[in-house]
Amino acid sequence: MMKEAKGKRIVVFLDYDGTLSPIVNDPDLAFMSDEMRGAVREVSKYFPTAIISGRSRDKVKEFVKLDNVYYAGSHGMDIMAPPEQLTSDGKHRPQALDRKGNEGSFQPAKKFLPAIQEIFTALEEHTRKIKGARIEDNRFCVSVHFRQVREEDYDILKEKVKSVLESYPDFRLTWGRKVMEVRPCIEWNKGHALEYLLEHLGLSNSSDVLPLYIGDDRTDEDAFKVIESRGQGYPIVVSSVAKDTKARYSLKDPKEVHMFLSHVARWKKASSPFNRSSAQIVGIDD
Ligand SMILES: O=P(O)(O)OC[C@H]1O[C@H](O[C@H]2O[C@H](CO)[C@@H](O)[C@H](O)[C@H]2O)[C@H](O)[C@@H](O)[C@@H]1O
Repeated sequence: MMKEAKGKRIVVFLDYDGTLSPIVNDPDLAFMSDEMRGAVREVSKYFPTAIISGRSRDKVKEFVKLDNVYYAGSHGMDIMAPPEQLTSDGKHRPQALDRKGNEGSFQPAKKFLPAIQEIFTALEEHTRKIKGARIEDNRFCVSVHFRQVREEDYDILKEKVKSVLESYPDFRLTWGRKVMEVRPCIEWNKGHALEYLLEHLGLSNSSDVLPLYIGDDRTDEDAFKVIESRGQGYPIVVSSVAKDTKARYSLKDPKEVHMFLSHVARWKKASSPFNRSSAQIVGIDD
């Protein structure tokens, strides 16, 4: 991988849950370790880095706590650039992310916000009596967690969710890891977000760009597909078991993700001319 990447421009895309943080029962407690944060910080010093999550953008930023990365929340339906970006030629990249050049975040599903809030309230009401069910407001989508729901209650929960959605034909249901995700029927997913960010970085048409995407869930497959169709880059699935995936590489768990990111950052640091000794630069120790 490192051989192929030499001289190319790597852009790093990272999913959050199950990738940067281990899966836990309570979604509010899915913290990222300080070591993992340090590895992401290191990587982001050398490569443009984006976190693309199903969570709300604010929530994932609250967990990651880094200022110099892009955040794409709600499966890429809410994208925000870091406050200031320096391009490789030392110029400042504008923060604007929408196509009209306005500052702020890019939100292709904005018109669905009132309906999504109604859906959130309705789901809370209808599932209140199901022990262990948990509704999470992810801003442009809503998660219905069933990790802690008894097996015999699962079908009841699913029916309740479907019955709420009958009144909202503009929304669809997808499944993740013990979670149902309600999202607007727009053609926008993590793959589109990846393409959008490459475009924002001015790298979408460069033949020497290698997007690296690490994710563990079904929604990450859309991003893997985009990398595969570009014919360059590294789609990496996080899984301890063999699974049907478009990813070409795999890491077992967040611990391996941490090791991999640290390694990539160290490799880049070592190969950067500013980090080589003057003896190495003039070539006397070759
Ligand atoms: O795209 P992601 O960042 O992977 O978001 C997908 C969902 O992740 C979270 O749920 C998952 O992690 C929880 C904490 O470990 C776990 O309890 C849950 O069972 C998993 O599905 C998040 O809470 C959801 O809102 C996201 O949709």
